Amino acid sequence: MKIEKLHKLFLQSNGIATDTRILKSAQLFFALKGENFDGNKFVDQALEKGAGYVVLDDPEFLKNDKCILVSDVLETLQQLASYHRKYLGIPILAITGSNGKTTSKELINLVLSRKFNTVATAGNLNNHIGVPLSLLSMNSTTEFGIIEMGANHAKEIERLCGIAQPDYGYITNFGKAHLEGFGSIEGVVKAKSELYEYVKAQGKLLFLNADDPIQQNHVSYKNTFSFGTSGNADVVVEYKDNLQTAEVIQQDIVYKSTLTGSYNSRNIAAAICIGLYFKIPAEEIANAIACYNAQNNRSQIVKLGAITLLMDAYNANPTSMTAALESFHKYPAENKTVILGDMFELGETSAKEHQEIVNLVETMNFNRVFLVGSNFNNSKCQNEKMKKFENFSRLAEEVKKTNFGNSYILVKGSRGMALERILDVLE
Ligand SMILES: CC(=O)N[C@H]1[C@@H](OP(=O)(O)OP(=O)(O)OC[C@H]2O[C@@H](n3ccc(=O)[nH]c3=O)[C@H](O)[C@@H]2O)O[C@H](CO)[C@@H](O)[C@@H]1O[C@H](C)C(=O)N[C@@H](C)C(=O)N[C@H](CCC(=O)N[C@@H](CCC[C@@H](N)C(=O)O)C(=O)O)C(=O)O
Ligand SMILES: Nc1ncnc2c1ncn2[C@@H]1O[C@H](COP(=O)(O)OP(=O)(O)OP(=O)(O)O)[C@@H](O)[C@H]1O
Ligand SMILES: C[C@@H](N)C(=O)N[C@H](C)C(=O)O
Repeated sequence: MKIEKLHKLFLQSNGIATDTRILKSAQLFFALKGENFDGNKFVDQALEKGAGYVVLDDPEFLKNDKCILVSDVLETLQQLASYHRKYLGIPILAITGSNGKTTSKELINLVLSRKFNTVATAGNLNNHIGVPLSLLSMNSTTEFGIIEMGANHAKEIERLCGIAQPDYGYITNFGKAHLEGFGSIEGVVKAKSELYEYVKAQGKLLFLNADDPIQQNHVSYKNTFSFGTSGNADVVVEYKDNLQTAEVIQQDIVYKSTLTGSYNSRNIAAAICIGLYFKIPAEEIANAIACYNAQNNRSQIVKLGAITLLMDAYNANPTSMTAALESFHKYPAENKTVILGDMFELGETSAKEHQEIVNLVETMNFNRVFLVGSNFNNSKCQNEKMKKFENFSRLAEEVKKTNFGNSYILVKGSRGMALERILDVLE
């Protein structure tokens, strides 16, 4: 079936479904193959649950004229998304980077929604499946799209750009994340920069963090709009890194937030910059930013009696771990504890990166340091305030025995460590 025809069916449908467990009547079901299941096997179930049409790629499961056989379901989903994006013709801003994509996307969405009817990537749906689904969640009432793009190997961002065709691009930062797939920090820079290369090739606009030396490489491109602490930036900002919650000063206006972690001031500044570019009044931008409440254990402040948790356990890599530690080191509090879990997807550099974090923590004067996971457990530490645990249950035993008093606790680790479990132990 031609993509134009499939698009007509999509417009008449109740949207896209990829999972029969949550499929709604009149949706267009795409039978994707994944790590655990072959979606083709759920064609019957999709039809029974009232799917409008079913897109499949295994002829064995063809049932009736509601089944559309294609050569590759995922590719068809991507082609449909790309066609739909062209059909809508609305401006699209793409956001990538090693850290801060989701937080920046949420802040920018809140700001832009003061002026436009926006649709932004839901949660973290940022890959070869998530980006198409995000584009297909936009409709004729959408005035502005904000698309988060994630990657763990080269050429992924280029491919996602081909699908989303962004008019605007912003890279949050270049950090030591997913080194397993990118090979090195140089690999990260090259891969993330695929977004700026795409936008430049189209003659569209880049938003730049003018303080980032890597992003400065793009300043010779004339179509940019930047923020930064020096007078050369289009939007000049001031950061303070010793506050409980991140804030940014711009032209005498203080943009306050509920976000812990001074690194978030860069994410806030990006949202201010983009809001001002689209001529949203500064007070509206400030209100939008102040309204943002982080979810999902990202830069959240959680109070538990006398304990204040700085819950940043959604994910971790050497760059975000360093940023979180440096920020917490300057955090204005007396009694500070750090609970750190292993960082994943670091490939051959894993042992060295964990050791460097331990070395960094040793230069900081925290009252207690608990390290958990096999990587941290194998690291060498001199300081007796540091305790290492092989796994979460060992850590939990120690946490239960500890009287933290009036303590501030930073909790950070990779998703697979699920360190938010510490809440149940402390309660
Ligand atoms: C394909 C899919 O969407 N799978 C999701 C599904 O997984 P599950 O194990 O249940 O199924 P399978 O994938 O094996 O099944 C194939 C299909 O069969 C459907 N099905 C199954 C059973 C059934 O009874 N009925 C059915 O219809 C099923 O729905 C499948 O369509 O559920 C899981 C739990 O909710 C999801 O986790 C899983 O999602 C996969 C992983 C996915 O890629 N989802 C995207 C929409 C997405 O964007 N996910 C993001 C995470 C993105 C991410 O990790 N980003 C990285 C960088 C990108 C790296 C990239 N190279 C990559 O590898 O992804 C980052 O660092 O940010 C998210 O979920 O948050
Ligand atoms: N600008 C930044 N610089 C360095 N680290 C940051 C920055 N912004 C956020 N972080 C760190 O990254 C963590 C994850 O933030 P966020 O979820 O916004 O990033 P992300 O890039 O979307 O990650 P993921 O794709 O894994 O969700 C934060 O909790 C914080 O520790
Ligand atoms: C959750 C996944 N997208 C991710 O960011 N993984 C890193 C390695 C983590 O779990 O911290």
